[in-house]
Amino acid sequence: MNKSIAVIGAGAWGTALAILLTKAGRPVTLWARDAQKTAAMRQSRENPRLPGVALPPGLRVTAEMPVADIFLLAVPMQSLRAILLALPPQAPLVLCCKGLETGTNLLPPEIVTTRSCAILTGPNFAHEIAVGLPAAAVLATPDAALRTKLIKALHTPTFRLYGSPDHIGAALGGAAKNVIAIAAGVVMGAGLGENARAALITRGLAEIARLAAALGGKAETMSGLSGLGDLLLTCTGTSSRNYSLGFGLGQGQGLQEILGSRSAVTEGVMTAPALLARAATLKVDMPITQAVTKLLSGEMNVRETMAALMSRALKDE
Ligand SMILES: NC(=O)C1=CN([C@@H]2O[C@H](COP(=O)(O)OP(=O)(O)OC[C@H]3O[C@@H](n4cnc5c(N)ncnc54)[C@H](O)[C@@H]3O)[C@@H](O)[C@H]2O)C=CC1
Ligand SMILES: O=C(CO)COP(=O)(O)O
Repeated sequence: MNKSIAVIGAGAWGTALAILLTKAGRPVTLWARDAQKTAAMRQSRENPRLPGVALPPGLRVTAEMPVADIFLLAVPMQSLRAILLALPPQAPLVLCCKGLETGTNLLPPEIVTTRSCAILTGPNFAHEIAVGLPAAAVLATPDAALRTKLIKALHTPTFRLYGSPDHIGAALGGAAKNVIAIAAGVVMGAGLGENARAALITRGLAEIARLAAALGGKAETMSGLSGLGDLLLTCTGTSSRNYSLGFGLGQGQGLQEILGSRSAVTEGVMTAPALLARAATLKVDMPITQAVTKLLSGEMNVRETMAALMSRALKDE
């Protein structure tokens, strides 16, 4: 039987998932917290976050918390804990945000401790998913029965889902790639060249893999869609918000100037210091994450950051 799906959070990602699943014939409700914006979306059948993409006729948009068999949570990372309190109990949750929580330094599945959940993550730009371009992602949870059920409910002819028991490794890949993408943007914005970016992506993956191992994640997750896949997309796709923020910094713009010019969430900004702090508790060295954190806090400028990365002690790969 077709499971009913509630998508919580009507930003770019939640709306793209809601459109995708509705077009695939699933009964979907998209929940937004703002009643005025909800009314505007209902009338225009469009979300300004995804300009030019029509909401399909079957998609219900509401500001009242829906009842559904499955809940997809597509709110920004820092809102995840608060939204959990507003959800009806029992229905399984699919966590779609990418980041670490400020203060606790926890990954999304580490925050949801009292009910069934899985993480959905991979190389997926919302605007491409919304228009039905082909893509793949990972649905990760150690609960094999839940994994099978969710993959069945959420895969579509254009959205291929792979299962994984490694929810921590998958969540870490999705969170950490935002930080490395900022660094890749800086490199390209500062005109440091394609060689430097390729080195950064590769060494970025190495430091993410070190932390994944320390957290009990699996090495193969790092070479999969949620690891290398999303890292590649976000470090090379110019429509990435994290990459473009880094690009602006590389070109000499200030952080506040860039953040002030956009309303969409750029997760790497909050995630970089949290990731660095989490790595420190496990004594894992993350030099690129450290460099991005110092750049964002204003402790170092672009030139000093690059000099610090290039002058580290020489070692075997
Ligand atoms: N945009 C993309 O291509 C993708 C984004 N993601 C992840 O999905 C998450 C959301 O990203 P986007 O939708 O792109 O961001 P967005 O900035 O486009 O939208 C975020 C939405 O969440 C709403 N929101 C914020 N706090 C809320 C709260 N407490 N309760 C309810 N709603 C709240 C905002 O009003 C806004 O509509 C992020 O963690 C992001 O990394 C994941 C895959 C792709
Ligand atoms: O997670 C994403 C692609 O997989 C979106 O990346 P940005 O948030 O950097 O745009």
